[in-house]
Amino acid sequence: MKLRFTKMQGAGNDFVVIDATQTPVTLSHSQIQHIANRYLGVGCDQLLMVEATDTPGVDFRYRIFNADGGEVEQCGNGARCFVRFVVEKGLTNKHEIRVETASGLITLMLQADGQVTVNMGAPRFIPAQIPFEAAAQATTYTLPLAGETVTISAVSMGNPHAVMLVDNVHTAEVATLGPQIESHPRFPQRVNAGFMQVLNEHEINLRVYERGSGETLACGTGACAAAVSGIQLGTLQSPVKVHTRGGILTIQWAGADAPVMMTGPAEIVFDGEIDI
Ligand SMILES: N[C@H](CCC[C@H](N)C(=O)O)C(=O)O
Repeated sequence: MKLRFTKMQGAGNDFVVIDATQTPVTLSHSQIQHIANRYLGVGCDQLLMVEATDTPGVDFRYRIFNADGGEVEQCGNGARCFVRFVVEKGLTNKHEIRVETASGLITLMLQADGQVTVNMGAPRFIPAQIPFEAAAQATTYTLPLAGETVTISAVSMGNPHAVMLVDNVHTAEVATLGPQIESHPRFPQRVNAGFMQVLNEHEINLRVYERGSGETLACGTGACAAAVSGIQLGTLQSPVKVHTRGGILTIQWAGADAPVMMTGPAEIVFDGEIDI
């Protein structure tokens, strides 16, 4: 079957976007893995499926699949690319869009300067809502790994995140600790592992070993998770500028049940077609 797609990236987190608004598209785990494969397929961190919806007041539905083929609840950089996609492809003339995701409704706004702001909803810290197995809710938890015990914060942005403070992201053991945290048994649905270096109360460096995709150049929900964790710990204040390997994201959060607002870039790279 020939599948048309649009390759996109947001702060270096890259996506294959499928327009399934006219005709539903169903892809198997292995088909998604093939498309995401950087040697045998197109190559991407996640595949985004854009679908129509008849939910009143909602413009689209958008589904997210990691490179390992698993469907997940939320993707921040993907949400920004989704907006750029539906506007550039003429699927809407709105610049403020309501969209259904597996973790609920989010609102996205295409700014005049081309950046996109996403209302990511409120963070969730209750362990059962992450989900994370813990005796009680806390701002930090100790997590025994193979060779050492690390201290993490745990938060959901619709998808699960563990955030660890490091002195220097460039020397952080992302490749060894990332997979151990990702598949730690206390995270029953696995977890995205963030490594955060605080530069000052309004700036961090961040690397994320993503659930189902490995380290990416940027992780939007990871940037939200790191910023809100730092604000909860009292080391950060909103707004937080998040320096990732692929670009800069700005996170705003007023605390408590306030929504997390994320602003950043979203670009179309090329259109293509793949035989799957
Ligand atoms: N790997 C994530 C999904 C993609 C999130 C990331 N690409 C973002 O921009 O938020 C997960 O399994 O929850």
